[in-house]
Amino acid sequence: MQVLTEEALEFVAKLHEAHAARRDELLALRKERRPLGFLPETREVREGDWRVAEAPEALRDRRVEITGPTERKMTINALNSGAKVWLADLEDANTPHWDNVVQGQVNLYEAARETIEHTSPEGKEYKLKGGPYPTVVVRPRGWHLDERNLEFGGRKAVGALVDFGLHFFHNASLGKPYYYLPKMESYLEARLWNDVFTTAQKLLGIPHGTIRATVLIETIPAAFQMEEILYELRDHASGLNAGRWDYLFSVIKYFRDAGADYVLPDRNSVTMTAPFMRAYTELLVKTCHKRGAFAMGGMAAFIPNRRDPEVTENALRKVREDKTREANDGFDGSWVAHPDLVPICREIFDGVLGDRPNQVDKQRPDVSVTAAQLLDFKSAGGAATRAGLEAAVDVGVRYIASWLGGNGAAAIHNLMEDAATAEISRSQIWQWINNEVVLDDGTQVTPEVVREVLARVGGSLEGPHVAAAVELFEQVALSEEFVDFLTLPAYERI
Ligand SMILES: CC(=O)SCCNC(=O)CCNC(=O)[C@H](O)C(C)(C)COP(=O)(O)OP(=O)(O)OC[C@H]1O[C@@H](n2cnc3c(N)ncnc32)[C@H](O)[C@@H]1OP(=O)(O)O
Ligand SMILES: O=CC(=O)O
Ligand SMILES: [Mg+2]
Repeated sequence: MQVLTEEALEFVAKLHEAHAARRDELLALRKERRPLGFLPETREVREGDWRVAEAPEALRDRRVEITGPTERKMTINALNSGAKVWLADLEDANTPHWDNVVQGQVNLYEAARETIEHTSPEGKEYKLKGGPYPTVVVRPRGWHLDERNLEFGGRKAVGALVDFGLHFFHNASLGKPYYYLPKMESYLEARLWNDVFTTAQKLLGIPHGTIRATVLIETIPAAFQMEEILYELRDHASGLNAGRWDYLFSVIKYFRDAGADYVLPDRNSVTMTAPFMRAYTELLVKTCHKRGAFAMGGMAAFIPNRRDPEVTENALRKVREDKTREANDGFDGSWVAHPDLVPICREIFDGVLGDRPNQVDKQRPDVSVTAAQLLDFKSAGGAATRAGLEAAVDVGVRYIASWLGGNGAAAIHNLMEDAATAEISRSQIWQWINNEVVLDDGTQVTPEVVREVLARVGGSLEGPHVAAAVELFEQVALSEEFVDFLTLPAYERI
């Protein structure tokens, strides 16, 4: 199968011609880091009476969504997983090696036509085992990443437009062009996606509104613009998702140099029950249901291990807790990272939904979230500890090594790690250093302290990418100027 056909590239070129310049302007706006709050200029949107387009049949029941990269074997495993939706990930869980980008599109093409098969190097045969299969929802790269292997109009391609454009061009005629949109920071970025969708549908003669998009609310500025984001995309929107890991990263990034009140403690001590995280998820459910959109839960990072029952039992317990809270809060479904977690998520949402496909009718008039609650990071409690620092370095280096090797998602110490979780590890260290945080053992976090841990971690690991991962980690955790995304310098090395 050829995905880089002349016609497909011409289509992606047209998307660039119409929209790439605006993408550059919007990225530049991000740099301003304006004071956060609900926007006065969009009050009418928040107070207006409107709803998003009705969900198509294939997206009405999303009680369990499995996420994962578009690698061939995992594509088949995801389709066979019994989930209602597969989030086919070209983003947090994917290293955008050109091979992954192109082969991922081939796998998606064959997945859409239910023809995909695979034989592993060990000779194991993978086949689709008979439907119904999950609805495929593709997550293109965020606006920030370029795709240097293609050029349009004398400029590097925009990763998001390449991922979306190739997928849409090859698969839209099958009737289910559905997407997850990551890492947006404003309703203007949502407007740009809406414009891209409008152009794409026009170019291929596909009816306006055929595309459906679920937007990840995973940056702190976007938390103040949930209504506006849905409004911009209302002809194409089917929901919002609470992307907790990037959300935490964004909180750290936005307030990285704002002083002690904004410093987050160890990553693992900030849970979804921290009051500022509850404010965010409660507001998300309320907003979605008010507008007829789906509220989708996020990723509990605990991963089962088929060779270790104790690890599996712990993962199932943690995931049960997480999904139970989400289902009771009104979420319409949620994410799992592994096929063995599909049954538990389904069971919990079955218990709350009963015969209904979703609970979009559940309104939350009891919820009223203020800007102060969203920004009350002190409410997280918890401490910055020596163990937390060591874990952040260890996980960060291991993950970056995996990413450089082409695996954008990895199980590390029984947790799912991806670009979002690794961003927390390195940005947390940057924040601790720049706010002179003192750990529980009395050590102040300085570049020297971190370098000492980094040398120890690097020395204890083996593998072709460890040295580069150590260098990169140092760059993204210790540089004077904060690096916006670790994947930007990492991309230079692949
Ligand atoms: C913050 C966010 O954005 S979350 C969303 C992005 N992150 C992700 O999507 C991560 C998704 N999960 C994964 O990639 C994987 O589960 C990992 C890397 C965490 C662990 O993978 P592994 O180490 O292969 O796990 P494990 O060995 O237990 O896998 C058992 C089987 O399940 C398959 N499997 C595991 N996870 C998945 C998945 N998410 N999708 C499809 N198949 C999967 C494996 O391919 C393997 O198949 P096999 O028996 O045919 O060889
Ligand atoms: O993409 C999801 C997240 O939690 O980040
Ligand atoms: Mg994310």
